[in-house]
Amino acid sequence: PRSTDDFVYTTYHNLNSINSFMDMLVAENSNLVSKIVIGQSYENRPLNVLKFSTGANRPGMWIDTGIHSREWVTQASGIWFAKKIVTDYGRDPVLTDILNNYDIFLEIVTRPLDRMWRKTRKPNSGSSCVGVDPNRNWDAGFGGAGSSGNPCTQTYRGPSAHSEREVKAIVDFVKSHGKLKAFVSIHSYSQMLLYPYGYTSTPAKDKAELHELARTAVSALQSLYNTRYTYGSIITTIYQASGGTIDWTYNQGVKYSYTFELRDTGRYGFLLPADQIVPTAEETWLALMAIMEHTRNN
Ligand SMILES: O=C(O)[C@H](Cc1ccccc1)CC(O)(O)C[N+](=O)[O-]
Ligand SMILES: [Zn+2]
Repeated sequence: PRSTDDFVYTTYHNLNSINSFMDMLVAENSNLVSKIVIGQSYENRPLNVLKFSTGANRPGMWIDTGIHSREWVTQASGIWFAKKIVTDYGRDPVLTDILNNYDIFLEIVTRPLDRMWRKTRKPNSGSSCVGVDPNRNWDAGFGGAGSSGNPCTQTYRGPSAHSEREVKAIVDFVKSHGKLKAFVSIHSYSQMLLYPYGYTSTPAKDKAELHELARTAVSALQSLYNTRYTYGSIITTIYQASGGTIDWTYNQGVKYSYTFELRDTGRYGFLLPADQIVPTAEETWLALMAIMEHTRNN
């Protein structure tokens, strides 16, 4: 494709295609978008983050997709979100107001064509099994119930908190930025909107507000195609999970920390047909806008 206008949003793309999309988007919208590198993956690939900004020293909102490489609809949605932001800035009054006051950081984790792989690709010393679950490697209840110490399991937590370069890069970014007000990590599948905590049944101090905002976001999502989501804390809604991303960001003081589990509820699972990419991205965007608008207003 010559531009992001004729990029095909209705199909899944490989590493090179996603990277060229990002470069085209930046080139076409240099006044609004830049690409920053926050670190390297285990295979020394740059961890690219798209920064949408209209001014200096602004507070920020973070969105990541594709942390689990097999959750392809999330990276595909991230591409659509990026195009939506540049399309709506200056046209949609709510998004324009958000971007006139906040930066948006979007990490579309580009992965080699992993179809059913979940973990990182780093070999584990002393084991023939590869990879650490990046959603168990964070220093939040690290090592507790809801993660595994066995390198051959899908939820292997790693040898220590933040041992994975993909995780450490985000940890360092969150700490150095210091003014992130929202952090949304997008996974698939189950059709859920989750807030902290996963490692403990102790309610988050902001639970009432997080629950109310989740309700608003889910009803906005459902308004488009009537896709039904459940919502609540991680531990009460999906299962106990320790060392998860948003438990750490919430404990860092990023109040509006959420994880999405996108379509579907198991019929196709990770192998969601490509014709559901755009409808999934469109409905999810309505929920993201609700979260970003609330963040802007509080
Ligand atoms: O187990 C996971 O890391 C997520 C559920 C989750 C979501 C947020 C914090 C902790 C766990 C489920 C998924 O997105 O990985 C789908 N799956 O089980 O493969
Ligand atoms: Zn996941």
